[in-house]
Amino acid sequence: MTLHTVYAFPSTDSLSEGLNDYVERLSREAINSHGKFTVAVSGGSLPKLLSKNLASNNAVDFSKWHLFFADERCVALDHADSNYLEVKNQLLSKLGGKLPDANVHTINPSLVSDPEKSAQDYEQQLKNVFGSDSTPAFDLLLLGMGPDGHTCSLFPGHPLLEEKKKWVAPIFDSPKPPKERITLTFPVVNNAKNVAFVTAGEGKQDMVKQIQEQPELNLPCQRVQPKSGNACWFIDEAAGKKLSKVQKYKL
Ligand SMILES: O=C1O[C@H](COP(=O)(O)O)[C@@H](O)[C@H](O)[C@H]1O
Repeated sequence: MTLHTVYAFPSTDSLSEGLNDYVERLSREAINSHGKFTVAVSGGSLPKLLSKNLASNNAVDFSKWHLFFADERCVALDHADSNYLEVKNQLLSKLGGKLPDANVHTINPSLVSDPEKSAQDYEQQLKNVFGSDSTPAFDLLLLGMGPDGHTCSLFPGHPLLEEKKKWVAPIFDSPKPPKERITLTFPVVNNAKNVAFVTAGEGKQDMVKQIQEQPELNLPCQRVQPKSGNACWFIDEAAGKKLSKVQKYKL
């Protein structure tokens, strides 16, 4: 297992500032090289940390973004559990329409009662943007980390960790509610050009330490090993308190 670089920040505000700089740079590089920026984001605590500085960053050309969800709960888009709703409330609603609705790739709301079909439909949405010939290579995945070491909706010990063919898979028995979800799978996650985990707070410090210092656990976050991309962590001081080795992010 290759160890991920960990950038630790003294506060959640400075974490958001560093993350803003990182996303701005990757967005600019991707748009310069191939005209668009493909990014998938997690739900949970991440959208708030992301939006703090990014929402008002006029140097980012959101009109060229294609925004996907790293995982989604099978609920209506206006349901309190929806990852989309959190991203909408924290980020999209603050962009004044700069990111076109057509480029925000939500799950199909008419399929939420059928996770299997919902996952197939979402995989087709990926094909529409990336083409169907080869595994999508996202410019950036912004991922959260659950206190059990899960990421996306890929949970420790779950058979979905071994999925090799599907790009998007349904899950019917998520240990964290709601049970029914869809998620990007490891073939897609590990084909990304860049992956950044974003996590903060004391509640995450034990798991952050285990992930960095006990590779033998083979937890979902540790299995994120992009084949030819980079993986790093943006954490605050509280989440990194038990780590012996962190790096300073240079703005
Ligand atoms: O259920 C989920 O949890 C994870 C972690 O969330 P957090 O609130 O502990 O940051 C999140 O990354 C994922 O997208 C979400 O569906």
